Amino acid sequence: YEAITGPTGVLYYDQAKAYQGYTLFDPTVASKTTYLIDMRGNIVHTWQSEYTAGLHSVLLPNGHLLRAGALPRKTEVGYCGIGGAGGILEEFDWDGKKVWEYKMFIPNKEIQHHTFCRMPNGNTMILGWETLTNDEARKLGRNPLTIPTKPVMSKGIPHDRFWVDFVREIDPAGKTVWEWHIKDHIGKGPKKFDINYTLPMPMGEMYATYDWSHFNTVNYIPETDTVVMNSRNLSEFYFINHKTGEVEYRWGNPSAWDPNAKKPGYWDDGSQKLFGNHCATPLKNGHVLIFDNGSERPQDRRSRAVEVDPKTGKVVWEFRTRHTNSFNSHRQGAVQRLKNGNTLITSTHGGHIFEVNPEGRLVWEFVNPISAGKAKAVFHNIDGLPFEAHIDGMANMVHRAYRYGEDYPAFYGKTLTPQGYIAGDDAPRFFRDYHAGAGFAAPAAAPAAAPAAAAKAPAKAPAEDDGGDGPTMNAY
Ligand SMILES: O=[N+]([O-])c1ccc(OS(=O)(=O)O)cc1
Repeated sequence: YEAITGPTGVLYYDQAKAYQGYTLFDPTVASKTTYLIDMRGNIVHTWQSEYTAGLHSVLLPNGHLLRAGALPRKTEVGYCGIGGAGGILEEFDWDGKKVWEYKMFIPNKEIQHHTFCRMPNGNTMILGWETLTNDEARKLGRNPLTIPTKPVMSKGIPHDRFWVDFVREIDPAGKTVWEWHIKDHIGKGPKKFDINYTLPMPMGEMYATYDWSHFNTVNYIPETDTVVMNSRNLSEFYFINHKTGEVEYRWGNPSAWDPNAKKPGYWDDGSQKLFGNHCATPLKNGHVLIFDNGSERPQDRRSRAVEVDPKTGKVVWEFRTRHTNSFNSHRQGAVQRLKNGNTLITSTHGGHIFEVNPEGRLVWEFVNPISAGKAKAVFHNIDGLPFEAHIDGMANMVHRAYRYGEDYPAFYGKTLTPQGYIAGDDAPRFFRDYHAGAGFAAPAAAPAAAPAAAAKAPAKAPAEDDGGDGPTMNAY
């Protein structure tokens, strides 16, 4: 369900099959609030930052929120207008007090973007872009004919140099303990990155300018001391040896590095498997789960979640919808494997977060009601972003959502009281009214009018008639 217009909130909930817990998400556009909601879409907790999302949050086992924020930008050279630029990590305790922060932004030099990961030893890996001047790029082998001669505008900011990826690991005191830079790994062959790679001409030579590599994920596998990275523009994910920095494995697009691999053409994917992918996530079974956007894919312009076994290079599971307009996020997007084997998918452009079981059946579905900072019970086509702002993007975009099970340690000792619907308690409860047969009683009379801004309403238990796990859950 990714209609331009329609209801928001929880649209479907199969209580018997969904993975019970709480869903954390940051509306991407013009919102400084992080939401934790229950399975029915009630707010159970929020955090406030002074920054909009840069681009997502995680809930740590101790109940703290670790969130990337977007620092204010100026429209001058030195700032970074590439989609995903953030600049600051903030850690808040459960009560919203800031307990830690790390800024990564120096104009003309470096900026945090997209994501980060907290490691088991308490260190934090942060994805960054650093600048590479035209001269430096030329020395590294970039074809001078593909270096812009005039500043390139992005989000109103002129860019006169490349922003290329790096990862920094910091300790809790903010000291750098490890770095990896793509500019140190440029060259030919399976262990290097081709600084002249772009999608070939049939796809319009996408990504030819200053945003060359465009990574969007960093994850860490402690068992093997491996860093997992994901490049949207090269359409691959990587295993990087944490000790040596070497590329140990890559999957998704052989034509990005192998001269003998078949390039995609007008109607043919060639040897390329992923197109514009995000969120490569290592699983406990050794596989990797990826959000394959399908952007620029010649054969089939649609998104899918795909699980790959790196040992064989084979796709062992995937989810796609029958109709492309039910699930298609041109950019961004996320996947999470849940403990019961289900998969939570964030299809960014529709603000669409949904859970499917291993058979590909929908068990929970939610559309973010926050559109450009305002809560809406129903989304109208005028609520979309203007076309130039972001291809296909809607103003209720969510970059990445996470579900945390009821037994997640962050909830120990917390009282998670439903505080009403994001769009107000007078908003229709679609999941109950439309699916009365799926374990829910028949719709009750319309609930009494509630304050418009439910998020600010005093904690109260909205009327529920579904005989579920009760309006208030006291975690242990
Ligand atoms: O416009 N944005 O918000 C945006 C665009 C692209 C983007 O990069 S991507 O890798 O997530 O597609 C992130 C954010």
